[in-house]
Amino acid sequence: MISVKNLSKSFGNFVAVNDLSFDVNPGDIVGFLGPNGAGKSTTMKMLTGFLTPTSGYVRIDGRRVAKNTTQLQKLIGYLPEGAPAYDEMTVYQFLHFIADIRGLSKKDKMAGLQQVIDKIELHDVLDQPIETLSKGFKRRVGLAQAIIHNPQILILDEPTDGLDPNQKQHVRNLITSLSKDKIVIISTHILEEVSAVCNRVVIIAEGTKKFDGTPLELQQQSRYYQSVTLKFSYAADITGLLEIEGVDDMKVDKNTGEVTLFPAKGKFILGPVTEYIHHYKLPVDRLHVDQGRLDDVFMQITS
Ligand SMILES: Nc1ncnc2c1ncn2[C@@H]1O[C@H](COP(=O)(O)OP(=O)(O)OP(=O)(O)O)[C@@H](O)[C@H]1O
Repeated sequence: MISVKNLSKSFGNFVAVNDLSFDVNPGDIVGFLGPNGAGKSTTMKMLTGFLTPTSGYVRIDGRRVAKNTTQLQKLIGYLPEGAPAYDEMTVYQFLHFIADIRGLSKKDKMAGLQQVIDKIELHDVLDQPIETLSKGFKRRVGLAQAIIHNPQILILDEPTDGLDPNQKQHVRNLITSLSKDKIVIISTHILEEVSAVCNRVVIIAEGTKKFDGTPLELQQQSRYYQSVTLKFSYAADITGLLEIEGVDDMKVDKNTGEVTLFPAKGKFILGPVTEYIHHYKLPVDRLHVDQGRLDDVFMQITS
C-alpha cells in the first residue's frame, strides 16, 4: 500500500505540490490527472524516491520512501515522462543493462527478459538501436524496462503521450494485463484513458488535490450525466419540456435544433421525458441519454 501524507514540494519560492494526501491499495489503477504544470510529474518523482519532499511523506508498506529509497525502489517500476533510454543501445542491450542495474540474478534476468520480450512483443526490434525505433516502440521499451523485475507498483508518467490511436490501445491493453493485484498510477492528459484503464481518478491542479473517486463518480459530476437530447423531425412546441418532473434546465442547439434536457442533481429523467413525448405525440426522431462528459467536469474542477 502507498500512503501519501501532506506531501509538498517547493522549488525556491514556487510551490509545485501543496499538501497532497491520498492512499493507494493493490488493485487500484489510478489515473492521475491535471492540467500542464499541475504537479503530476513532481509527485511521481517523490513517489518513486527521485525527489525528496519539502514536507510530508510517501510511505510504501509503512516505510518512508525518502529514508528507505533503494530498498523500496525494488518494489517499483517507473516509466518517466518521455520514456528516456540510452538511444545508442539496442533494445536487447538496454534491457540487459536495466536487469543488471536492478541486480537480478542470472536466472531471474533471463526469465525477466524473456517475459517482457514476449509480453510487450519486442521480438522484431531486439537488435535495433533505440534511436531508430518509432515512438510507439520506444514507449514499449520504456514499459519493458519498468516491469523487467516484476514490481508490485507501477508508476507510469504519460505512457501513451504522442502515440497513434492503435499504439495507444495497445499500450492500454498492456497496462490492463499487467495491473492484476498491482498498484498502478498513470499520469495522463487523456480523459478517455481514465474510463478505458483506471478504476480510480485523482485530479490535481496547482499542486492541490481537487478530486479523488471512481471514473463513474467523476462522470456523475458532469451536468450532462443522464441528460436527454432530443432531435425532432420537424419544429414542435417544446415549451412544456422544462415542466417535466426532474428537469432542471434545457439547452437548444441553434445549428442542429437538438434539445438537451438536464436533470436536477440525482434525478433520472428518461422515464418522465419519454412519457411526455408519447402523451403529447412530439415528433421525436432520435433520443440520446448522455453518460456525462469528462472534459466538461475536468474543466469545471481544474479551472
Ligand atoms: N526542478 C524544477 N525547478 C523548478 N521548477 C520546477 C522543477 N520541476 C518542476 N517545476 C515546476 O513545477 C510545476 C509542476 O511541474 P510538473 O512537471 O510536476 O507538472 P505536470 O503536472 O507533470 O505537468 P505536465 O502535464 O505539463 O507534464 C511546473 O510549474 C514546473 O515548471
